[in-house]
Amino acid sequence: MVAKYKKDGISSGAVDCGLADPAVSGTSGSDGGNGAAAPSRATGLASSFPSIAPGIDVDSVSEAELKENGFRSTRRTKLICTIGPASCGFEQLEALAMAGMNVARLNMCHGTREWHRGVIKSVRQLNEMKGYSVALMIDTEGSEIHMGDLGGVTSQKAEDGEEWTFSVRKFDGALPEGTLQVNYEGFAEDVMAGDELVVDGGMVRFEVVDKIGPDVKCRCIDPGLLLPRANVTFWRNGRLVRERNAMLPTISSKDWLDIDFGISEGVDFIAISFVKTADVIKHLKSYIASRSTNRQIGVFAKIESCDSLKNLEDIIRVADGAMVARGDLGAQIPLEQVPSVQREIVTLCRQLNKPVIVASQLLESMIEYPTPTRAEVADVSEAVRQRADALMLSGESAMGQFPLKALSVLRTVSLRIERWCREQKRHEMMRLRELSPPSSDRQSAERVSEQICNSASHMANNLGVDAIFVYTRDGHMASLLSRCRPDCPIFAFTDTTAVRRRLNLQWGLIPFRLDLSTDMEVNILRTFSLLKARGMMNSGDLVIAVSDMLQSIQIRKIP
Ligand SMILES: Nc1ncnc2c1ncn2[C@@H]1O[C@H](COP(=O)(O)OP(=O)(O)O)[C@@H](O)[C@H]1O
Ligand SMILES: C=C(OP(=O)(O)O)C(=O)O
Ligand SMILES: [K+]
Ligand SMILES: [Mg+2]
Repeated sequence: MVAKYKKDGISSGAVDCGLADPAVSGTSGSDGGNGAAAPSRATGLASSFPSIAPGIDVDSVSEAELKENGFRSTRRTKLICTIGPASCGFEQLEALAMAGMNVARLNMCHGTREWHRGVIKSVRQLNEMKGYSVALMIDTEGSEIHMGDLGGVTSQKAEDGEEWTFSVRKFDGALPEGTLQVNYEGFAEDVMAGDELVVDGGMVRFEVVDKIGPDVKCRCIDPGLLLPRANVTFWRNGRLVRERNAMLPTISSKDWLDIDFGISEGVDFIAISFVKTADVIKHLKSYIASRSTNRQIGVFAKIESCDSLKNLEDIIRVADGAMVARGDLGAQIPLEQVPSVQREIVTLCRQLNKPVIVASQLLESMIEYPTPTRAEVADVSEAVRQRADALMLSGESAMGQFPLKALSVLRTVSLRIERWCREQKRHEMMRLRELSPPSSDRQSAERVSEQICNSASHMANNLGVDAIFVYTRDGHMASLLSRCRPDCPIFAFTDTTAVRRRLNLQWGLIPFRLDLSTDMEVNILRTFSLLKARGMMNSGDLVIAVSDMLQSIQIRKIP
């Protein structure tokens, strides 16, 4: 395994924390059962995962982290990797899971459904065999304007002053020299000479010189790398032109087919591109509910357009989470506004108790280079300091040269900044508004749970306890605790693997699957003895335990 990290340019010494030798860790393996099955070793994977005491499902990475470094060392910020040609092999996925990937994202803009199905199968297999709970997210294409496939090449350079043709014509095979395809039929009608075309949020810029039938002649005014299916916006007199765009549906017919695919494949999250209003999220949620009765799929609203900013609070209230999709967002609002908008979205999501992902260009230079820029590290640090739930890699892990190394940078920077914030008490103390409406019944389970979690977190910080344990069937109580961002990690015990995977995207939660008893005392004693037996906690550790089955707060010392 170490050799694998070396291949990607990471010596094991560079990992300051948490990545232990898998040979010392175990897993109970079974995904969905009661954890009694031994992991299968039928494939050609590292044969280094002995089955330890059954009864509890935990992944080998969390287990190793806890064994080596104790509670304080666990990473609170979750990490998402977009999977693409650079990361879709089984061994590559395994290495990413080992290196801390919490969620695998599939961007439906790219690749065939067959390809996506293969990745989903591999991630499932890894979870089953190794006890991971890597969640799966699909991300819709959306119907904004984008370029075509570049006729099979992976990228093309546009140089300053070069002439390029944007065409809505369909070409079979290779494109004529200097030609780019656009997916939007009305493109040539809509643009005007003098307009500015912004590719991929500013990676490359062109000026429209002339229109000849379906072809739009442009001159490159800001050189850069063109990638397949890159997003295109056009600007006139310094303003985004979006009259036609605004008429396009948020969820296109292709998106609906992709959503059906996601539902039938049983993915955990669906992220919707270019959300404009809350209605589209409501509609999708009821569609999902009618199609998949036995399981929940979290719907994430991608905030990446002017419209989504106008309706931000309404959208976030109805969604299950949000993504600050800075790539397209930065193409729709002035770049200098992106940092403050990011912060506002992160804060709002926390207030409304919705997980939030910060995405795009976090480590963009690592697509090509093995080390990040200092500015990128500062950007990652800021997102961690804002205490976003998750950070996402896009091209870095999908098609870059150093997917594993990029993930390792996210991990080490997160760990370091989290520790620094705790030591220096540098985190923002946010006054959390009450989630339940003031009119609601004082004794409603909702309100009581919220108060229990607020108080438990407060106590945990004041007493300096080692961990909070939460026993939760649907995961809600765990997310209420996560919302408080306590200093110690939160161990979330739930009885279904699907809930466990879903919780894996939320800040500070270490999700376990365990058969829950209705008797809280039985659960507590069982988890204490199982975790102690596996060396994940020690006698004398101080824990606060809460549950949504019995509304109480207990302070317990591990016997
Ligand atoms: N499934 C895939 N197949 C091929 N290439 C992919 C895939 N997913 C992502 N990529 C590549 O990674 C790049 C970055 O991914 P992402 O940010 O998700 O997409 P986009 O750039 O289209 O917004 C893409 O432009 C594409 O080149
Ligand atoms: C994450 C984003 O969306 P996509 O990669 O699908 O364009 C973004 O625009 O930042
Ligand atoms: K997308
Ligand atoms: Mg986008």
